[in-house]
Amino acid sequence: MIPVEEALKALFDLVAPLETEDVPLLEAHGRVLRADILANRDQPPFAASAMDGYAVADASVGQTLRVIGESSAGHGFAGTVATGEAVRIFTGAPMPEGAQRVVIQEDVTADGNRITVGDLSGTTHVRPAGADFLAGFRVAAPRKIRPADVALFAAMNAGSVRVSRRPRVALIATGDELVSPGEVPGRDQIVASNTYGLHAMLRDVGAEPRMLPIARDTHRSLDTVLGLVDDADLVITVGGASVGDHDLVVDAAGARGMERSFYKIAMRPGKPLMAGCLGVAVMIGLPGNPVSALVCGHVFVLPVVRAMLGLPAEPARRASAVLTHDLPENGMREHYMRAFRDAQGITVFERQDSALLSVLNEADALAIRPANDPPRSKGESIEYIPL
Ligand SMILES: Nc1nc2c(c(=O)[nH]1)N[C@H]1C(S)=C(S)[C@@H](COP(=O)(O)OP(=O)(O)OC[C@H]3O[C@@H](n4cnc5c(N)ncnc54)[C@H](O)[C@@H]3O)O[C@H]1N2
Ligand code: MOO
Repeated sequence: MIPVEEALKALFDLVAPLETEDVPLLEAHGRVLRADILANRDQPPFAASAMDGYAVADASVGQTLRVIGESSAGHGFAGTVATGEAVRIFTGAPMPEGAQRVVIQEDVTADGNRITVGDLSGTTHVRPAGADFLAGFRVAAPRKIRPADVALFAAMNAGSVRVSRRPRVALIATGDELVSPGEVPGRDQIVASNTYGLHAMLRDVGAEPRMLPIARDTHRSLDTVLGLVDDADLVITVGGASVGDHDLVVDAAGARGMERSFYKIAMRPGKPLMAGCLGVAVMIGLPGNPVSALVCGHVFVLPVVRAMLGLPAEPARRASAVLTHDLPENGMREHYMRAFRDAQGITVFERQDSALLSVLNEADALAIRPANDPPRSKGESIEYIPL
């Protein structure tokens, strides 16, 4: 059994960032940016009014000014404003030549083409040219593209962006006991859940998961399904990884030429994790227990997919919170415990059997106990992975 950290490092050693492709900006959300975006113009490209009102050169309270024209968004005023004059102006419109500030319309009394200034306190209500960004401003890759990025890239006038190709992931559930959701299970059967949860996780992180047929617990069936992985970048099997007579995945993958990197890790849940290379694909054999598979999804699969997408090869993000109760000492495996957070801190669920998906469903965090961690008291801070 190797430590979790070592296992993750061994997995990262198998991964290289995938090729890139150009996508239209409207397809960019959720993808990983792989080429820097560079602004070729200032934003705003001209000094602009931040409010609706009157652009003036200078003015004093009580002064009456003559309105000589209008500047609206998209239609600037061609002339120059001089002392004693004003230009009607609207939010986003270019400041006319000669104008120093905007008097908002609430602060003037208008009478035909004359205005009298009532108040001049507060700011000038002018957005200088380039206040948001200047030509040459750069957004550096790699970066997971969020809605705010899409808006910024649009403002920078990027019609398309270079992103990572989506990693193709083949998902294989294994076991005679499994049927697909919606089917009628036989007397000794259950419904496959793990690959469905993993499918959703993979979609979320920006991969392209593909569900292969359920492999039965025979060499032949496993071999047939492993033969369907096609051009996958990542092959994930679930179950059949442990020591039972029907746990055949390690052998079946070995017979297909899998070069093993490691098998079995000091982690709870997740002990029988296996990893290696199957042709050009990375292969991860996840344990069958539903919570083990999904916890390993967070701790190993997602970081691996992020590295394939060109993001930094690093473990799942951690935070820390204060325990709301005591915890006994931990054993020799690093323990990822389902927990929830509230204003009081973090509370670890009583029931941690790795078959209990309903408890995972209630959890919003995986509290982490290092191997051989001593007892912890209420009020102590511990690390967790947010779910
Ligand atoms: N004698 C030992 N027995 C076990 C050990 C051990 O060290 N010595 N390890 C235990 C641990 S820890 C785990 S984790 C499990 C993992 O076993 P497998 O990876 O071989 O998984 P299976 O035996 O195939 O299944 C375990 C459990 O999960 C259910 N399962 C499997 N696939 C799915 C799926 N896609 N969706 C929902 N449920 C699934 C399966 O029906 C079993 O109930 O081994 C322990 N045993
Ligand atoms: O490691 Mo198993 O994954 O404890 O349930």
